[in-house]
Amino acid sequence: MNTSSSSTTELPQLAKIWQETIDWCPTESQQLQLQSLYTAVVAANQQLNLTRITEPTEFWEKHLWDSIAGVGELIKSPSALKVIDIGTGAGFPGLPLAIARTEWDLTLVDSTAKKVGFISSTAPKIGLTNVHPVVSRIEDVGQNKQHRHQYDLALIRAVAAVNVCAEYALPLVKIGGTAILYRGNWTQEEADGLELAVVKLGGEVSKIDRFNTPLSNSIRHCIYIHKIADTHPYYPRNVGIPTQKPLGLL
Ligand SMILES: C[S@@+](CC[C@H](N)C(=O)[O-])C[C@H]1O[C@@H](n2cnc3c(N)ncnc32)[C@H](O)[C@@H]1O
Repeated sequence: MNTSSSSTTELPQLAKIWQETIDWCPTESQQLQLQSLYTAVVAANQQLNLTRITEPTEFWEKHLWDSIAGVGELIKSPSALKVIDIGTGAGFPGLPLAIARTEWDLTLVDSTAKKVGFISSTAPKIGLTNVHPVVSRIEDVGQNKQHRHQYDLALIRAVAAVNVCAEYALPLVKIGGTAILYRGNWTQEEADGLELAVVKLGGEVSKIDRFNTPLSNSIRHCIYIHKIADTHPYYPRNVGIPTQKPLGLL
């Protein structure tokens, strides 16, 4: 008899690390939802090739902890924030945040239909009613009135160069809102290019948080961009142009 298909790999709980590093810790029911998310990703991964990170401790750190740590103090905000996750892939950072903050309303966008299909089927199975999956290129979403200038928070992790991420994210954020770019290493060249790009997009870099992940000690930078003016209708440019001619290099 093959028992491996029915056995479930348990995620570590690591309550003390959650608490000490981000001053937040999942409740018992949130922990069960995080476990269900992990089980669903690992099961679907065999067909869909969603992520190379499947070992439980690495998944905990690089997908769960990282997703939640990226929003910093906001994780403790009970406000009903309207959030968009750009290039969400299998749902990161969007799904862990939807579990952590049920008051938030999250739109998760990716251009790959099979990944968004995974999110659409998984979110209700783990009890989430605050997730809206969308299959689209983000350049099109950014020019759509239903989404443009509508969000308190735009999140983008591991999608493109930093100035491209700014062009994807800022048109979606309302004045007074914030775009958060999740990055690993951070260079002066990126900082210079980003400064030139955000001026054109109606934003200003308000904070750069540098921290290390708690288990593997990997470097993270989260770039917070405050939206101070409406983005000119010219941005985002047509599909493919932001990556071909990144802002700041023009
Ligand atoms: C490396 S994955 C990162 C996924 C997820 N954010 C994470 O950190 O695990 C990049 C994702 O961005 C999506 N993507 C890239 N460019 C995009 C665009 N212009 N519009 C929508 N999705 C895009 C890809 O389809 C892919 O799923």
